[in-house]
Amino acid sequence: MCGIVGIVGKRDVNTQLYDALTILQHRGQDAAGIVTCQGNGKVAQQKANGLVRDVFRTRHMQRLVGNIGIGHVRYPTAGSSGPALAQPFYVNSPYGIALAHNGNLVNADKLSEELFKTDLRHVNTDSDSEVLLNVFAHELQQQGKLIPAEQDIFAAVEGVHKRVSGGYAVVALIARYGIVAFRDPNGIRPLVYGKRMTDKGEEYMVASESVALDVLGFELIGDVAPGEAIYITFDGQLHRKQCAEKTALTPCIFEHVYFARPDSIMDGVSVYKARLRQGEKLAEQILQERPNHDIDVVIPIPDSSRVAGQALAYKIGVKFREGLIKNRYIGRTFIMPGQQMRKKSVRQKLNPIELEFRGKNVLLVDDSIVRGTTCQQIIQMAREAGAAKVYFASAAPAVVYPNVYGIDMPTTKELIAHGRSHQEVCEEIGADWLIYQDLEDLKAASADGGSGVTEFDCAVFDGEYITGDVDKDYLDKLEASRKEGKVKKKKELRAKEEESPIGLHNDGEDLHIH
Ligand SMILES: O=P(O)(O)OC[C@H]1O[C@H](OP(=O)(O)OP(=O)(O)O)[C@H](O)[C@@H]1O
Ligand SMILES: NC(=O)CC[C@H](N)C(=O)O
Ligand SMILES: [Mg+2]
Repeated sequence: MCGIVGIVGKRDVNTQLYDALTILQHRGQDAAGIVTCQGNGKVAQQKANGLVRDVFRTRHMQRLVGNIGIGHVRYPTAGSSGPALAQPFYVNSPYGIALAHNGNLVNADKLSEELFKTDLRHVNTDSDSEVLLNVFAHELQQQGKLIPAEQDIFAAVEGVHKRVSGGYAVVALIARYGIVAFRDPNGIRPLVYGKRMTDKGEEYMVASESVALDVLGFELIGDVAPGEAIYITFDGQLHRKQCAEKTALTPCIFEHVYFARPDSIMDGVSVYKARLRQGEKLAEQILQERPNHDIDVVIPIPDSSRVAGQALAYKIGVKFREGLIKNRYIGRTFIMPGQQMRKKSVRQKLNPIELEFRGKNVLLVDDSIVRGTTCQQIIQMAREAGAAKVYFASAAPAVVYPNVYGIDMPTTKELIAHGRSHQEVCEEIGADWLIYQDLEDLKAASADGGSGVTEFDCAVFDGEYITGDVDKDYLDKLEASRKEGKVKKKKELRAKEEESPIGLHNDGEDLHIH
């Protein structure tokens, strides 16, 4: 779940893109990139590993000129996390296209082979996003137009939907012509768009989350529908078309649990309200399981569980205390690459206020338990701070299946709840009592707000993969390739720095790529 953004403006869009990426930073901390384009077709790019504030210097911003542009913050789900895989990716034919992608493709290997053998295209990295870019470029090339019209762009997106399977929200810049954005036919990954009136005319923006539009003063028009594409020309004409034959709206429910900011609205669902309802439903379950519970205090694990924790505490009539204080300079742990870094960060990030724990029966609330990295350490901290009993509630059900649509959970082995009973997980994390949200309750928490969304991608909880092409065989292969990847990574780390892959269009200083 990376963050993507695209703006078609009436003046330089570089600082707007930068601001939008800082707002979407919670969706990816590994790399960031911006590509802009001027009316004469000149494209400029800056991308590198790091947070937005570290990747773009004044000297870069000054040279990222142009009225249209796209940006990306990356959380790796495919390929390595090196600088060559930072996005947007660029291909020079046809027209010059840069593309940024949130999601993960299920059939990237097959497509990669097809691109090489049939489409005669070279993909230089193991990024599925580079594959996606080349499929789109090929489909657009097939239209054979010197100046592409909206129907050519839409025909290319139709071609993409026919060939590609997985979760994908995409924004692409076509040099000289405009920006196209599209979403997979199941609407797994989020994408919204909006407009803003300026003294020079109307400007458009597409982004992963509505909060980016809010902060930049754009008015939300709505979500890009599953399978739909929108094309905004350089001079600001907006065109929309449904480009998939069969569509369904099944957004990833984990966005509501963890990924999205609570102040975002996705497919009409307020993430904040969904989290409040998650807390209330969890509270009902607690009251049902233990009507005479002895919880003295509810303490959330910051940041993502705060909203659910507060609603839960209110409903069970127990005080809510911020007993764990977060270091605001440490990022999100779950989306960091590598278990060692994740483990170390939990302690750096969170510190208990002893007074809130000493002698009390504490209910810790988190939005989810995935690898168990966070809860194991926090429960230990709570005990060291003198808690009498440590109970643990998760606002999501047990995560037991891998994710293949844009969350980096490719193997079951790393999931603490996989192959363990409820009681075994409780013992493994060291809690005195463990409560998981019921899946139907979680779905209801997202559906109850009246948005009309009733189906969700819940594969990590129920193992049902919406694209229909993910079976045991596929998951076994994925798991095996991940193991190979790890071995390769270790070897790579040992290798000299100059041997690690570098990007084709990324020399860092010369921003113009043609
Ligand atoms: O079981 P785990 O593998 O530890 O994963 C789950 C934890 O990771 C996330 O927190 P994170 O620190 O990433 O972000 P947050 O500050 O938004 O809560 C999530 O909110 C849980 O706390
Ligand atoms: N989290 C994402 O959306 C990742 C996008 C893409 N699969 C990558 O690894 O770069
Ligand atoms: Mg957390």
